[in-house]
Amino acid sequence: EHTDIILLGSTGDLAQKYLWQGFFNLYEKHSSDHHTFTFYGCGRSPKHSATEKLNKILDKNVICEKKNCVDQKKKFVSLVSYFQLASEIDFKNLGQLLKNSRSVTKYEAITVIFYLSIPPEFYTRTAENIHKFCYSVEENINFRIVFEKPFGYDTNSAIQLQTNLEKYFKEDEIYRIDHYLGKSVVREILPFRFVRQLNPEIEKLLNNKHVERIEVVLKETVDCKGRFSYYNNNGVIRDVLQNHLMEVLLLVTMELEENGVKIPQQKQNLLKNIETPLSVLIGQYEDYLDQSNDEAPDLAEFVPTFAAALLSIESPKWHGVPIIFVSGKSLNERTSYARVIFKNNIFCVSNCPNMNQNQQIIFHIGHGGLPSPMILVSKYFKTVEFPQGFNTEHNLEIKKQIYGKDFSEFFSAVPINDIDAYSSLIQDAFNGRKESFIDGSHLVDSWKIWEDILKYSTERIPRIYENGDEHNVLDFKIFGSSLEYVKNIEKEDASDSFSPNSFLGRKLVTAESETLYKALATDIVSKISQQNTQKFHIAFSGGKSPIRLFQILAALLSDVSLNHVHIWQVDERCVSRESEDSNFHHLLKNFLSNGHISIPDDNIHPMPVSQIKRNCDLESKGNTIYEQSIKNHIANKQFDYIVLGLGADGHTASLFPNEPTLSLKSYVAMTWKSVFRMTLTLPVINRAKQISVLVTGKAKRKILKTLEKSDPGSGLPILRVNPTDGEMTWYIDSNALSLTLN
Ligand SMILES: O=C1O[C@H](COP(=O)(O)O)[C@@H](O)[C@H](O)[C@H]1O
Repeated sequence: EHTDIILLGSTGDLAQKYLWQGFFNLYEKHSSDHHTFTFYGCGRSPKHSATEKLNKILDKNVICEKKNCVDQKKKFVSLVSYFQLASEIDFKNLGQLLKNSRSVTKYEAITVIFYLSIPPEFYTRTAENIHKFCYSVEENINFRIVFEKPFGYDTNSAIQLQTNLEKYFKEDEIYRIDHYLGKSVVREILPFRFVRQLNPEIEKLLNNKHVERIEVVLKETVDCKGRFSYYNNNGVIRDVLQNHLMEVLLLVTMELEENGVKIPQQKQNLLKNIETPLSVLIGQYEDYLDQSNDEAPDLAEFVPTFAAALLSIESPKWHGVPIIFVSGKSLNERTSYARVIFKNNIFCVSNCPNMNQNQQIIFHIGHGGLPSPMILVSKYFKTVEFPQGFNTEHNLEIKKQIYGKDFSEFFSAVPINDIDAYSSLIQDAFNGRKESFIDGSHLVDSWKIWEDILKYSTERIPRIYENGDEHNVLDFKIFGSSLEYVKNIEKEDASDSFSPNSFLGRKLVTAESETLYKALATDIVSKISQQNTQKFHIAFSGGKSPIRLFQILAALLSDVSLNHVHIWQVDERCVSRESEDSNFHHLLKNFLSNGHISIPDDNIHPMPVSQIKRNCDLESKGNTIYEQSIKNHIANKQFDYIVLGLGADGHTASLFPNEPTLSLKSYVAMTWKSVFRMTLTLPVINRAKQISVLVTGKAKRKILKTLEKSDPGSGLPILRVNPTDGEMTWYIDSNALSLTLN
């Protein structure tokens, strides 16, 4: 028998840290006269330089753990060669090479494992090339393709990826890695539950009659350095909650294989019963924006590096049991575990050593100050049986309290061989043990659970926490079906810190973002009602900041008569209305299309950017049309209210620093910044009765500082906003402002 292992991304981070060691462990365990191996390290770099790098990795990072394995390592290294895979021709040559080597020796069975440790955007194209040039349907060949998460970015992209892969490979050839499924304790959750003939008491208690709550936690001390381009697009919910924590939860709560229903099916049944989280809290460690080096600051300020979610399983067995997921970077400790906390409703009258103590089962996956992964069970249970690979005679002495108790109050067992997750999964891929991998059929269901939350988190500014969360601002409580932070930062800010009431000589309103949005919305609503039935013309800016404002306005103005209100736009990108980049799209989605908002259609004035021939076709003179519309509808060309934003470069509306649009006399202009845009100009903005500038998030702190030091002639557009007769108010949230004042 023979195995070819082809690793794509062979000099990358993961390969260096875990994969080559895993392949060596596999080789050590299985190589013999009857089983041979060849390893190809592949990558886009040319052979010469990459071979040198690869050799260094093998030399330094592949560790000989057993005695006398030096010779084994030498043999292993001699079986590894580098192969450049940068073009279709390279894949063709690799296919040919694999074929030729098979024709030299006749093997009874051949296993071909392609391991893709490459960015997910290359999955489909690579899969296509592998299938085209390196795939073989010969009977004695077992083909496997191994992928790393992320498997998609949301439900649609997961479906798309799945559809693409299915074009080339059968489901039983695809091995999707979630490395948490390779962790020694996670691998033993099901075996631990399977020994239920031996632990009948425990398995009987795993339901809503007895369980108070379940927690699945992965806390880290590391931050996101070196990973911003990945992290900015993902955040902790996609990175950890959707996959690692969910997989662990499934193992703890799924039905066991029974009456012929196999594990993957049981998992899928359970997934279908897991609801969208009832509540989610998000946070971001304070250095995130600085570290991300201003890479896409508008996006970065919305990225959660901490999340806590409250989930529920709507099955007869689990209904009503709160399930809490917690994960975050830059926290005070590194630990991961799943624990089941049992209800304690026994009133003990005499001799009560366990009074008020909840019993627990803890799957301690790693770190957290314990010397080893382990399974812990409260001694309330008379006896506990642990799975075969676990050792109860470990003689570990742990003096401090763990999980709120003395170590001696638990039965505990540690894995006999604590093998690294990747090594275990590489062995499983080799052995065709598919149950250690993510099943294609349940991927889509697990993404669906997070769909609404992912949308929610793109519109909320996360709570900022210090590295290590020294002041416990992330502590939260379960309050019915919601999670709430224990500390109210806003109150603290008010009492602890200087709270100014003006900025650049204009009125300033400042608060935590949610309160700030409410304050601005309330001001708008009060101005609308003051106007009585007289026409009220309001223009809104685009971008992400106003989205939450729109939602609050929709709630406050629901079922209120708004026949006198006219809605205008401050600026718009030349894209279609369906695009997420369209400002009108967000205005419509979050405010106007709410069934309880009754503004007549004729009062809604979207900027005419979608013209017949193409968006913002210059011949169609959309800007002139809009200007004319303003002149026709608005007495004295004076808006009653304009909501502006502030860009990290000092732009406001779509007026950018030092651009000719700043000195235009017309009211509406076309301009270009990554795309064509239409914008109101300073002459009309400065005529408004009220201008409110909304500034939220830490990403704006630098520009706020700059504004304090600059003079109006500096070419920064926001400094040219200066209403002639009207009022101007700054609405700046505490994230942006507190840092400005420090
Ligand atoms: O997949 C991931 O997991 C790691 C945490 O894994 P662990 O084995 O160190 O517990 C996490 O740091 C990373 O962001 C995520 O992509």
